[in-house]
Amino acid sequence: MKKFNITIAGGGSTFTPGIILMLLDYLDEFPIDTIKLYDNDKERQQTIADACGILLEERAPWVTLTASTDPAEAFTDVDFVMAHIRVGKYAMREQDEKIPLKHGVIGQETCGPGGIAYGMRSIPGVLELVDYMEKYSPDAWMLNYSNPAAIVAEATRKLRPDARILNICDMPIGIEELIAKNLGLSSRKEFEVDYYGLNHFGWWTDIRDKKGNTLMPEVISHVSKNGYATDGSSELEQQASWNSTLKKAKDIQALDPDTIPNTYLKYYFFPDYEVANSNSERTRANEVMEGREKFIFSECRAIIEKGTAEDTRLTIDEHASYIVDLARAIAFNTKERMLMIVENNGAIRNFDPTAMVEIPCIVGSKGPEKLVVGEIPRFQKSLMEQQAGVEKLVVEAFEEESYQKLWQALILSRTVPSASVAKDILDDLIEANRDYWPKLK
Ligand SMILES: NC(=O)c1ccc[n+]([C@@H]2O[C@H](COP(=O)([O-])OP(=O)(O)OC[C@H]3O[C@@H](n4cnc5c(N)ncnc54)[C@H](O)[C@@H]3O)[C@@H](O)[C@H]2O)c1
Ligand SMILES: O=P(O)(O)OC[C@H]1O[C@H](O[C@H]2[C@H](O)[C@@H](O)[C@@H](O)O[C@@H]2CO)[C@H](O)[C@@H](O)[C@@H]1O
Ligand SMILES: [Mn+2]
Repeated sequence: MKKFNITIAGGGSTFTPGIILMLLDYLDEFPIDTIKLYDNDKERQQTIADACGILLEERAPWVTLTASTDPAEAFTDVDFVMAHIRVGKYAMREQDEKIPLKHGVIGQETCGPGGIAYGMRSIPGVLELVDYMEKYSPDAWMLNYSNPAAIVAEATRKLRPDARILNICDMPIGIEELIAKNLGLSSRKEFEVDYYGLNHFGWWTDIRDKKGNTLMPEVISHVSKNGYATDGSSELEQQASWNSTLKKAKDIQALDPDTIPNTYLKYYFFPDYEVANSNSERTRANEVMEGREKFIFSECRAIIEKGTAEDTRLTIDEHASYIVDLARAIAFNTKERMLMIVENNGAIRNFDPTAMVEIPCIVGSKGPEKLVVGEIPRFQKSLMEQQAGVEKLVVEAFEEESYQKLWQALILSRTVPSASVAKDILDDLIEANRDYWPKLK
């Protein structure tokens, strides 16, 4: 069987060890020859690389692992690029969250002004990765997690229309695992879903068992009372901020009782509640730096010090399983049904054909084939039109280096109350992002 070569772009990411462990788990079905880590922060990546090198030596010594900051070395002769870069790292995420909060507006990684600021940084970073891949491995596929996925997907659609890049999100599958748990099922793979929306902005319209029987009444009954909470034992529920996000889905669900919502819709429907419950001195970026980042890097350093990964607490999760499933779907034409962020092009009949929507697709060796969604209701359609407008304006602002368009994007976001607040936030974001954004005219 062919052995695949994979580049992980953003090799220093907190998610890299999980993806490597997942690749190891699937070696029989998806053989790997080489994993190449690529990052623009040599030191950060090296810690992950050294630890994963020890882990691979113990568990699959025939797999080669390299780490480089040189694009030619990292992108040559590969089949897949799994991308998860964070341009500006957590320090800039903290700014994205704290600057809007200073103005009484939602401070969030991918939603509202924070997501817009992050988008302006991510666009050039991801386009650069696409260009490296096309130069050094033109037949490869890029499987992209880099956020904000909605804006990144619109940017690659518009600015690299022929690129073999597939944009994905782990939020729906994370929620589906919780739904499966509440239904007493072993995993989300025991059911099939209908879902539509934009990234971090969508709704499930059906969940069926493998025989085609709907499970929606039971799911809706649970979500309308408890949101996506389970018995409290899931890893997400152990984190206070995720726990409250999962529970808040109850209030979002009430707005459209026949569907169940993506959790991040809370930022658009309950911004006053979210701002009131935020701490502008300590946001999610601080929690992640003190939590996930500290944990991953201290585990990696422990592996390096001990010279073994035998007792490591590094684990795989659904985030890693989704990207590996996608690679396998393309490599072996598995025709797996997966939610993907793709150009609408008529799948949602009454919606902008050029918008990047998140919908079920059948994924095979030619990439995703979209399933027809049909007509969507006025409520969702109107919300999505406004939000897709935000995402498109950010990409236009980047392309044209336009202050005006970025201001319009902020004004259009449901999270921002007025044009004057939008302007104040924008001026602060420009100052904070001077090393990353193009100079706006
Ligand atoms: N789509 C999804 O549903 C989903 C889910 C989880 C995480 N993510 C995204 O995955 C990414 C990684 O998250 P993380 O928390 O592990 O972040 P992280 O900061 O730990 O890792 C990101 C890495 O990217 C590197 N990097 C930054 N700019 C780069 C560039 N231009 N070229 C190469 N490398 C670059 C950084 O040095 C860092 O090592 C983020 O974009 C995050 O938002 C997406
Ligand atoms: O605040 P963070 O960095 O913990 O999470 C932000 C990301 O949230 C989503 O990913 C979750 C996912 O929903 C959950 O099931 C589990 O796998 O953890 C993930 C990351 O913590 C979202 O989809 C991402 O786009 C965000 O970056
Ligand atoms: Mn996501």
